Amino acid sequence: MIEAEWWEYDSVEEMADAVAGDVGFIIESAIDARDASLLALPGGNTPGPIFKKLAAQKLAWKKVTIVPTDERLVEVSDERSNARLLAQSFMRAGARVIPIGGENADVAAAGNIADARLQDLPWPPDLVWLGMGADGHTASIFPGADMQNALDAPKARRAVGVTPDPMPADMPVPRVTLTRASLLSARTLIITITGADKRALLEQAIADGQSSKLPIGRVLAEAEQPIDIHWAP
Ligand SMILES: O=C1O[C@H](COP(=O)(O)O)[C@@H](O)[C@H](O)[C@H]1O
Repeated sequence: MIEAEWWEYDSVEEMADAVAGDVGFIIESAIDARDASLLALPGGNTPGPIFKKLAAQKLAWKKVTIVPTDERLVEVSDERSNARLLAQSFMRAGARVIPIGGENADVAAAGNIADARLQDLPWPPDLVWLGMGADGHTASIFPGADMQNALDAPKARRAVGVTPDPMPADMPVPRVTLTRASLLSARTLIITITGADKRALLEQAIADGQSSKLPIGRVLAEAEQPIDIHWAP
């Protein structure tokens, strides 16, 4: 049974203030407890304003390591790269950003490389922060043939390669993604979404649980930790 708490805001700005505050607290607590903090953060458009407010906080950023929850198989310098957004947002503050993608024609090999890079990090992440696309994908777990690979990967596996099917029209590139098991290994799990349509979709996916056809529903159905869902119109 998913234990989800919804946090509703009047505006994206208000959501950004609240989520940046929460994530800042998670980072500080992790550094107090373990002298380091590991975060897995999403790409897309929703987190941008939150990243700005978070990066402006005075934290021991040199002790913070950030990985993307997922990545497109493009160079890190490409504007479609999630690692690029993370680097632009947090490297000036002093955080270490570890890319998990890069241009690679072989999707399975790219998944192995991403997995190996994540295996080198002290696991689990203090935070996995998820977004959700309008089609119900989360991280880069998309509806389609590869969905089950990302959902069923063994616990020890941290990332896999995926070819979304159908490819999203705006960015038709293969990807790598953290597996369901690695996403759900997080000490804390949050979701940020905007808009009435995504809210209705997520509510339905949660209600459907294991029988959901949407990746977000299938991922959350196995979460053992409580999930904070932040929503703004
Ligand atoms: O493709 C992606 O999209 C999702 C959702 O992005 P949003 O712009 O609709 O918030 C994102 O969470 C994921 O990391 C990204 O690669």
